[in-house]
Amino acid sequence: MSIQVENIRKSFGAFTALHDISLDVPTNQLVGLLGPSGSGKTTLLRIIAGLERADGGRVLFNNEDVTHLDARRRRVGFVFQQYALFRHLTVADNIAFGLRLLPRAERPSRRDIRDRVRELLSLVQLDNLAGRYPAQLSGGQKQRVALARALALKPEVLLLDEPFGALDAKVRKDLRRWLRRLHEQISVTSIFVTHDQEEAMEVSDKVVVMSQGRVEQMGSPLQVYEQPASRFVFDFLGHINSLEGLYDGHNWRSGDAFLRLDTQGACPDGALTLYLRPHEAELAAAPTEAAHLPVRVAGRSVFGGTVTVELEPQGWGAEVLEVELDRVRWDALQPDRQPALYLLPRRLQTVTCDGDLGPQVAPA
Ligand SMILES: Nc1ncnc2c1ncn2[C@@H]1O[C@H](COP(=O)(O)OP(=O)(O)OP(=O)(O)O)[C@@H](O)[C@H]1O
Repeated sequence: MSIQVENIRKSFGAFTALHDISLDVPTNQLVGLLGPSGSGKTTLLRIIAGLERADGGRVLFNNEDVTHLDARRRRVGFVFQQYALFRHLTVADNIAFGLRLLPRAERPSRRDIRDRVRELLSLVQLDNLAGRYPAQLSGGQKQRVALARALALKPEVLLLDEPFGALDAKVRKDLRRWLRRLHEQISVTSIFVTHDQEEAMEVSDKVVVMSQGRVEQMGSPLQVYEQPASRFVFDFLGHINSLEGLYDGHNWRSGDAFLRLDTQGACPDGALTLYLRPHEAELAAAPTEAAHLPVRVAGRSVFGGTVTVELEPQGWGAEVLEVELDRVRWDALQPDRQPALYLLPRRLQTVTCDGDLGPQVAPA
């Protein structure tokens, strides 16, 4: 089932929560709605579900207009952050609940319901817990029950609102991998809301980045990360170091530091900000002809094969910079024995004085 959202608008009193949102979700894709708190993700999801009315625009399922169709008749499965399981029902009865409520003509036989519940329990890997009550489950298990319950009526559209929001980091990580695999096993078109960049990037086929009720960019996780459409998208997807300086057409300078950059005429002379992602730099014992950025190590933390290093610029810049270095290369550099260290960016994103993104550049 494909989903099209066309020019959806929604206001709450004088406040516009959604400005003219359009997006296409192809059949069986898993799309992540990503954005900061208040950007309109939940409102959009609720409009797609039919739980909220839009002020304008249309929602189409398989090219059929469902804008005015009641939520129950849209046949969507819904999973919220809060599990909302029935406390007095066992896991199996929670999953069977929607099937048992169907009108007699549509309701499967008791045996078929039992088989369907068994099938769903196996899908969400909870075969052994059918007889437990929600209070006897962990948060991650409860959320898998909620998902099984949402899938019981074989929806073609699954909408998930921060489904792993209330869980701790490790469980979240396991569950999102599990959701990705599950999505490959079943035929369903899913939209899930998250404000967690890593989650959206890891799980989604496509990411929709939202800000202040608008879509900033829609694309594959790699596209939005590598080719951000706006400064907001660049800022929002992961940590950045911001280097402020002046550009003269050849060199970017800040105090004692410089970078030789060819912006191919795209950046005028004057103030030029450079964004540097933590993983797009090296540290060296000597500067190069194209990069002279003296730094001092102010802190470090080792996690697996990566060392995250805090660097204080020496004689330029004010802010502490954060870079992520390969641990083997870091050890080989023997940073504590070096009289001076230099940052060598591999790739930088230019931000022009009017705040737009310019070209990506490398010192050369
Ligand atoms: N029923 C309502 N009445 C008034 N304002 C509302 C209502 N629902 C949402 N809003 C406002 O609309 C904006 C978008 O809210 P929404 O819940 O869609 O954002 P969100 O991106 O899902 O945020 P979060 O990640 O915090 O859940 C917010 O400013 C919110 O305060």
